[in-house]
Parts: sequence; structure tokens; C-alpha cells
Amino acid sequence: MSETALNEAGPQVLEADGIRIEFGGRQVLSSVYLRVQTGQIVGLLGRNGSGKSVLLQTIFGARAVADASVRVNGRRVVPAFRERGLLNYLPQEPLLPPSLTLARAARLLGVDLENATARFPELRPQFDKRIGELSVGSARLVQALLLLHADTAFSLFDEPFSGVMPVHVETLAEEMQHLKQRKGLLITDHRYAEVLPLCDVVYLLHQGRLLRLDGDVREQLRDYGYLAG
Ligand SMILES: Nc1ncnc2c1ncn2[C@@H]1O[C@H](COP(=O)(O)OP(=O)(O)OP(=O)(O)O)[C@@H](O)[C@H]1O
Repeated sequence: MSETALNEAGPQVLEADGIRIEFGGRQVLSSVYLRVQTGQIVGLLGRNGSGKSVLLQTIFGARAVADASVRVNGRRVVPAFRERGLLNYLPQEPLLPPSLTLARAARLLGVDLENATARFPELRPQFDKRIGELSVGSARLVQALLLLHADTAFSLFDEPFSGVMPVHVETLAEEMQHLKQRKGLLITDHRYAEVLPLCDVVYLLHQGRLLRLDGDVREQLRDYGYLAG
């Protein structure tokens, strides 16, 4: 296991701080602060276009932002993806090349495919298939599972449940719940009914500000117009 993921001294804390982004004079993120630690699942909700993907890209380091501070245990790590074993990121778009077989993709990511798919017997006959040959939902599921099982302290997931059938969404959610014993997960997905029960902390991006929701989360989601009233 990598040095970052294996820390007997206590949880790893990933923080993003002072993230400000504007496009064409429109402030999408204004001075956002977000925290996730190993052992936690953190949910990031927000209306379409509120800036969830932009925030994940910025934390990962795929989007350069002036003055953005991303820290692990207080140490600045920008771009974070360069830090070995720190984090991986499932974008909204397909991540892995369609020409790779599942088996090869797993090997490249250092993941034991048998173990990663143990709860999904339907995937077993597909190990030698190329990712491009899988159905859209199966490809999404496989990519989420591989990143979840990869040896990083954190995983950032942008819509991991998108296109995945309900029975697999439930099992993937259970898998996330199980894997958080050794990781911190930051998840954004509009399937809030599946996301909310998973989360230790819920943030809502609303008009450029990131609000940490405590108390009756659903009521606040209604108040801010994310859910119908
Ligand atoms: N490169 C860019 N140039 C201009 N505007 C951009 C760019 N990238 C993102 N935006 C804008 O930033 C805003 C936030 O986009 P983002 O994709 O982060 O939203 P989101 O919350 O993930 O939305 P969704 O729920 O629809 O996935 C949107 O208004 C989008 O149009």
C-alpha cells in the first residue's frame, strides 16, 4: 500500500480552500472551502451548472486555478494528482481508453479484478472484453469499481451512478460504504436518494458558495431549490 494511503498515525485530511473560478465575468465558485478525510464519504450536491465538476477537476489538479490551495494534512499539494497514492478521479466522461480490456485496465491500476468485482458476478465473463465493448452502464460501473479499489487515500467521483442499473447502484453504494474504511470518498451525483444515506458530510454548491448542510438535509435541499418543495 502507498505511503499516503497507509498512515497509522490517523486519518488523512484533504482540504480545498479559497477556490475561486469565474467564466466570462460569472463567478462560478467564490472562495470555496471543502474538507474530506479518510473514513468519510462526502457528498457534493448542486443544481446543473453549479460548478461541481469544475470543483472536482480543480481539486484533482486537472484545472489550474490561481491561488487554489489543495492540502493534505496541511501540506499544499498542487497539482494533487502528482502526489503518489493520494487520489484518483472519475470524470463525468469515460476515463479509460475503450481499447483496453478490463483485465489490462485493472493491471495498469494495480487492482485485483477478481476482488474488485466479487459482488458483481455478471462482470466476470467480461474480463477479457474491451471497455468499448461493454454497455455504457457496465463500463461506468467497472471504472468506478477500479478507482474505488485502486490504492489511493482518496477517490473523487463525478456521477459514478450515471447509467448504472438500480440493482448495481445499490451494490456499488454498499461497496463504497465498505471501502471507506481505508479511503475518503468525494462523490457528486444527482441520484441524491442513493447518495444521501451514504454520506457522512453533505455539501451543497449554491450560487457559487459551498454550504455544509447539517441537520435536516432534505429540508435544506428543498429550501435551496435542489429538491422540489
Ligand atoms: N471551460 C469553460 N468555459 C466556460 N464556462 C465553463 C467552462 N467549464 C465550465 N463552465 C461553466 O461553469 C459552470 C459549472 O459547470 P460544471 O460542469 O462544473 O457544473 P456541474 O455542477 O457539474 O453541472 P451538472 O450537474 O450539469 O454536471 C457551468 O455554467 C459551465 O457552463
